[in-house]
Amino acid sequence: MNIPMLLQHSHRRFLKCLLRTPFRRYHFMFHSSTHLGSGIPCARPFNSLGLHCTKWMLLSNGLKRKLCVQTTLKEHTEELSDKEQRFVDKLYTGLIQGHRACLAEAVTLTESTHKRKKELAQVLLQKVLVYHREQEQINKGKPLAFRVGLSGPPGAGKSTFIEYFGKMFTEREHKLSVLAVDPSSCTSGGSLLGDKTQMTELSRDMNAYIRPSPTSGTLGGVTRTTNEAILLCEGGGYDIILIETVGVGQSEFAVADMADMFVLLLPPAGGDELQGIKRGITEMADLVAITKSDGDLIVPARRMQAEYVSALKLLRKCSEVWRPKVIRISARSGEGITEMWDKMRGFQDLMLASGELMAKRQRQQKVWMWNLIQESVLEHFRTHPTIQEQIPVLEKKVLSRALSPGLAADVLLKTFKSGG
Ligand SMILES: Nc1nc2c(ncn2[C@@H]2O[C@H](COP(=O)(O)OP(=O)(O)OP(=O)(O)O)[C@@H](O)[C@H]2O)c(=O)[nH]1
Repeated sequence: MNIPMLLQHSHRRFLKCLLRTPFRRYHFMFHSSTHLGSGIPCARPFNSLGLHCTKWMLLSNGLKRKLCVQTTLKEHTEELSDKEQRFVDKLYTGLIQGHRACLAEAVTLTESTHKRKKELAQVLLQKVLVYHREQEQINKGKPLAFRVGLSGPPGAGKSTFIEYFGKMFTEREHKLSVLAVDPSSCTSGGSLLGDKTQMTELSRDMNAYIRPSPTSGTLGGVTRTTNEAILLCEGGGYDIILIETVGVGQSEFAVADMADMFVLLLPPAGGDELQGIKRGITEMADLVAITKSDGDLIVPARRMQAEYVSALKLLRKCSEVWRPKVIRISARSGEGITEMWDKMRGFQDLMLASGELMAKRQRQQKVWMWNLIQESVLEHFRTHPTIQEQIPVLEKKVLSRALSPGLAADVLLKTFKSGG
């Protein structure tokens, strides 16, 4: 049966027929109404995006959804030119072969604000995602990397700890990646996380990849690129990903949503230094490490450990298999750091065996998608020409109490929905 004839069939019959044909590699493009279940499908040969429908995809129950996902990328991305295809292939091959320069170039591509480059980045990510899935299957479902979120107030000793911890890993033949999410870069263009070049030894280590936060953009934007950088690093064979942030804003919540485990580093001093640490961030911690537990600081570190052990007991249980722990470490003497890693591995094993880790990752994927939608819809709304004109007028009316905020919002949304 040829393709035009197949087009006359309902989706299910169309797909069944297609499976019987020897030519199995098609790219499917549905009219947008197909998403609602009424469109007429048409098929094209496998295209340059490297996306194809395989047999199991066609047979699975989630058939329509999967096809639509493939379709969406196609609909939003023009055919790649030969040059673009070669570029994406080169990055992909270099990346999965573990070349750091290709990884760096790939991460830069995902950070680009250029429309076409953003599309190329999505094509590359899609390829990496397929690779990921295959590798995880080979790995019997075990994730390729352990994602650890790390936060703490400025001066807690994060960089010193990462340098020590990182060296310990690379000496054990692990590949470690450090990604930073700096909330200050989103507002002031400054940096709260300090200069990553202070991790002098680690930044020279060929088995470590350190990526500072992008220097501008919204937190949502930084979150997106960091999530994408995680995927790319994992594709590049990095088996431990540390995602670092400063615990003074919203960024630690964003980081907790990207990580398998969230670790909070606290210096052994209460009062002012910990003012910025919110209760919320402590609640998210799977492990609290009191830093600088050496010399004169051992006593306050012990006191602080006891305080946090009591405090964590009062918090609600987030996992069926893991209770948050409080430990003391010193990146100067090395005390407690191997034990810390043992605890982290213990966490990973328990969470994996119970299925909680994969469930958490699935939830995170969903959160990630919805955050992107939210951000993009809001951006679309704000940049709409009529809305842009109306916003200052309505804001003025709300401020002078001539209009209630609710009514002003309704007016704007109505204008937006009507297309302005
Ligand atoms: N005694 C002692 N001091 C430490 C230890 N770790 C870090 N420090 C000191 O604490 C200070 C802050 O350390 P950093 O590693 O820069 O802290 P940070 O959290 O990365 O700080 P930001 O980059 O500002 O976020 C430095 O003066 C370090 O020398 C430790 O284990 N013991």
